[in-house]
Amino acid sequence: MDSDSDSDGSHVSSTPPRHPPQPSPLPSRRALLFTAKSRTQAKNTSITSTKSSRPILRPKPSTKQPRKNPPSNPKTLENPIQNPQNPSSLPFQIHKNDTISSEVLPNLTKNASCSKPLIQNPLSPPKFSDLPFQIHRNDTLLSNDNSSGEVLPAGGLCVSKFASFSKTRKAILNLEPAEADPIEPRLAQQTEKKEAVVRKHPNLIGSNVSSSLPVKKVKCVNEGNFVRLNINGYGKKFASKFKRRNSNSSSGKKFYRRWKKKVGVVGKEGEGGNGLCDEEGLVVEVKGRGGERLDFDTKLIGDAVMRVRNEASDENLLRLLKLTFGYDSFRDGQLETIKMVLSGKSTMLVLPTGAGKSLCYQLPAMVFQGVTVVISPLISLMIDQLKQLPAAVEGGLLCSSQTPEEVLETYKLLEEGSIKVLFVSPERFLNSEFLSIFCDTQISLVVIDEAHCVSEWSHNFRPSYMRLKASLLRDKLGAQCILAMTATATTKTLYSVMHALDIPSSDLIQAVKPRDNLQLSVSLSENRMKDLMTLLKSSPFSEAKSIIIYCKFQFETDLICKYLCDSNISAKSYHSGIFAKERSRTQELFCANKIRVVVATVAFGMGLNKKDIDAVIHYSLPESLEEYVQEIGRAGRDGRISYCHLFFDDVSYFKTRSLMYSDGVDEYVVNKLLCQIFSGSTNPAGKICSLIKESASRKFDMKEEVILTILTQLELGEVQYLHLLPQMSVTCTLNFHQTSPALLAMKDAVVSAILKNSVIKDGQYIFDIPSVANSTRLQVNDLSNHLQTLKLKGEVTYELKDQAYCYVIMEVPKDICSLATWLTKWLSEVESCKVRKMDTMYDAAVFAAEACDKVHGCLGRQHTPCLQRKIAEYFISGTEVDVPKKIGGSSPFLTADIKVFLQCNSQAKFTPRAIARILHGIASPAFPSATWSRTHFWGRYMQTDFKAITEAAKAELLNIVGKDSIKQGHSQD
Ligand SMILES: Nc1ncnc2c1ncn2[C@@H]1O[C@H](COP(=O)(O)OP(=O)(O)OP(=O)(O)O)[C@@H](O)[C@H]1O
Repeated sequence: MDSDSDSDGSHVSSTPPRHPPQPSPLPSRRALLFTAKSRTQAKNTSITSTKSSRPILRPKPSTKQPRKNPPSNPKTLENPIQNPQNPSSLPFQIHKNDTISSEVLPNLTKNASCSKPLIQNPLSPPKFSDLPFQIHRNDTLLSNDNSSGEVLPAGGLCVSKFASFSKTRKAILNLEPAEADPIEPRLAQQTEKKEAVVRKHPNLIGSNVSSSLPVKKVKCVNEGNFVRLNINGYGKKFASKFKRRNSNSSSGKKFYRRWKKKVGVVGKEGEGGNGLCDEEGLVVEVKGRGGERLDFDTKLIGDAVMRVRNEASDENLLRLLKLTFGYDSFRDGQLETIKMVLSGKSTMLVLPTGAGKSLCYQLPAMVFQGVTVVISPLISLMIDQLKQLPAAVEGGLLCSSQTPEEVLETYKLLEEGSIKVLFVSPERFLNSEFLSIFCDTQISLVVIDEAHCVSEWSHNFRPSYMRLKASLLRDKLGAQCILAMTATATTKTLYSVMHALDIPSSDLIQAVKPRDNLQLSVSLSENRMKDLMTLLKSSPFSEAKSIIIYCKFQFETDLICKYLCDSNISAKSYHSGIFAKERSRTQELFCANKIRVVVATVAFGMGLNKKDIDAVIHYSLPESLEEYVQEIGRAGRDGRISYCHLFFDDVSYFKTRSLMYSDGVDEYVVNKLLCQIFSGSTNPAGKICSLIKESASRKFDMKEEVILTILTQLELGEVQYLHLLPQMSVTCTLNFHQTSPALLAMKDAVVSAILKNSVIKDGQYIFDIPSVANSTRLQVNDLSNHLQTLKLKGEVTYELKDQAYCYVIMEVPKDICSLATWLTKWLSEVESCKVRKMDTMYDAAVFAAEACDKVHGCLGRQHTPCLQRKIAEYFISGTEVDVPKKIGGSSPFLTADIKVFLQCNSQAKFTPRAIARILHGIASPAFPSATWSRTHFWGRYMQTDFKAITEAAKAELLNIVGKDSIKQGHSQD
């Protein structure tokens, strides 16, 4: 049975360690100095001295203990007064506006209706400074003013806030009045009639919680849910058809049997009749999340949904939760979020990884009459989320790897109303066909998963997420409510996400405190490989059965993996350079505990819901505290004590820090790019332009992602200069086979346009798709269909290449130069923000390893308290550090080295930024590492400030240009 330590803010000492230490027979002197409190903590900790590798206090290898669940402490949740001295026993807090200071959030309106603190403890009002982590509820936290003494009911719900909820809901959902309780009598009947088997869901909190709901049979089968294994929608097609025939009619039964055979549903064959229906309605037995078979009764669930529609009370929601998910209680933040969403309030939800954010849209999706659209950044993540939907919620997926038939099938199911939750990528919003389907389909809720990607100030900014503005979601999709979810966002990031999505600051629900069951340790390492092997051989890591090792570079993952395999540790590496099939195989093996270690880059982990990962080791310093928190959050999702170790060293820090400069741009290059983008501006409106990704990237020495960011900003900024279209391959090479080209052109206007726009090479006609589309006034899709028809007739064969960004110009900027200045400034701020994030991560590691005074519970290499404090400071107060002293301002040899470098490479054309990148060892599209890492100067100035190098290079280039022009002047004389 799984457990969870998030729910009650429980502490390390209340969570059973994976390998409970035996008391040391001869405690070290240091151990004897512990206070009672620190002793409890230390008991659960593997602690070794920084100086010597000899353990001061280390748990003995475990005498295997059965898994215990951390106490889910409903009392503490309900009444914080019971534990007044322990601020962390406070319930979950809802973050109200004021938590974000008014300077940071100047535009966000405050919500008067929620001006009272939700969480208060009249005996001992918590002070921010007292708390190990920020309490996230506005006034409670920052003002320390909780004079009203109002105590929250369980779950921290603000009652007043939802007083008028039921009325609002009725108005929104246009529901019939509540019927007499149809569920209670049935439950009683059912309980009498059948053997009452207590429903035990694998994800229940606490082993002793049981549901009063009876279930019919629980046995184990393979993992997964049949509905969602058919990701292309076929399963749902049958499921929905069957649902519509949900009666005792023989055709319905026949259909069900066929469907069952096809998708592998286990019906209730043995229990009277064919088991399709009983008096409660349809009983379908499906595979639960943990692989066990769960029954759900569609009638009971339907009734529970109706009750929530009529009144979204705690009781009704809990009933629906139990029936659908098998859980006995909501976790912190879930109930509040669900209520906000159901009342139609757009909400920003920040909960740690593994805290159960998905449920906050899954449950409302059942209640809403329209579709819930979930926007996710990765296909693999979407598939995982689809698999994790409860059986009673029908899901669908639209992604680029589907065939056109599969996409059409999904559209059809949507139209039929057979999809409740639809997963899409943000790129889908460029597709007008996709947007048009929502003219007839009501969207009740749009969920933005990993919502920090919306903000350029986040660690994971995605240009395609910029499109997800409230205006688009509300005006174009008609979305009634937006739920933005993330596990990691600083106040600045949150502000920009909420601003873009038009979410008022009052509707922020936040708990950034990392889980208490994670033991964080840090060490500065001179020889990381050696230290890693030592760590893996020593307790508690030697007992860990499931470990992720995060590395910065792909080659490191392969190297370490090989090393581990040679040392008889079963391991596999995982990075984006490995084929997708092999990667998913690795993930499967890891989830099935068939391999012990996955050595991975950042590519691994998103959406990974393996609960029993015992340890996460960072072989390299993460790029930000956000990344660190996200990655350690993979460990201990079952609530048991788990171990997270961070290795760092200066060399790898400098190397990673340098990489933060890969996305920067120079103003005059941006200027040139803008000129090219708008070069087609003489075209009449509506003409399609394209920019081939690879060649533009090389020409402007800009990453493709950066070009896309600029294009997206040109579309979504204050003035809409262009309209982006979906990306496509634009160069077509075509061969004619039957009819001669000239003859065919006489009959076919498209062929005629192709001949006019083509270059003939070796008998092949090479043309640009947008040019032909423009001259025929066809849409690109229609042109593609036409070519396809000619191909089917045997007239032509063709090949497409050159992926390009396609767009239509809406308005030509009046002043390209100032637009270039503005864009460059914006991108350089984004770049500086990334560098500061890296510096803050490094600073936290250095502080823990070298400066921590160890008076607050840190011991040896174990630095859970001080790291958690650093994390809280960073996420809440936005504390960032200055440039570390180790980064030198300049160097006496710099100018001389740049001179020599330029002399040695006089054949190449450089920009100051290109020189600075080479000196920092950063590859770029025009200066790939394959060529330039051979130079003697590659990465030589990693420790020197990047801007200082750029300035020195600029001066030297100007010097050369000056000399050249003087030379030219002399020769002209
Ligand atoms: N109320 C609950 N009671 C018990 N288990 C729950 C509850 N809510 C969610 N869970 C379980 O918690 C696990 C993590 O949930 P989920 O994947 O939604 O987390 P998350 O916050 O989205 O994490 P991440 O940020 O890593 O994606 C799931 O296995 C889910 O079944």
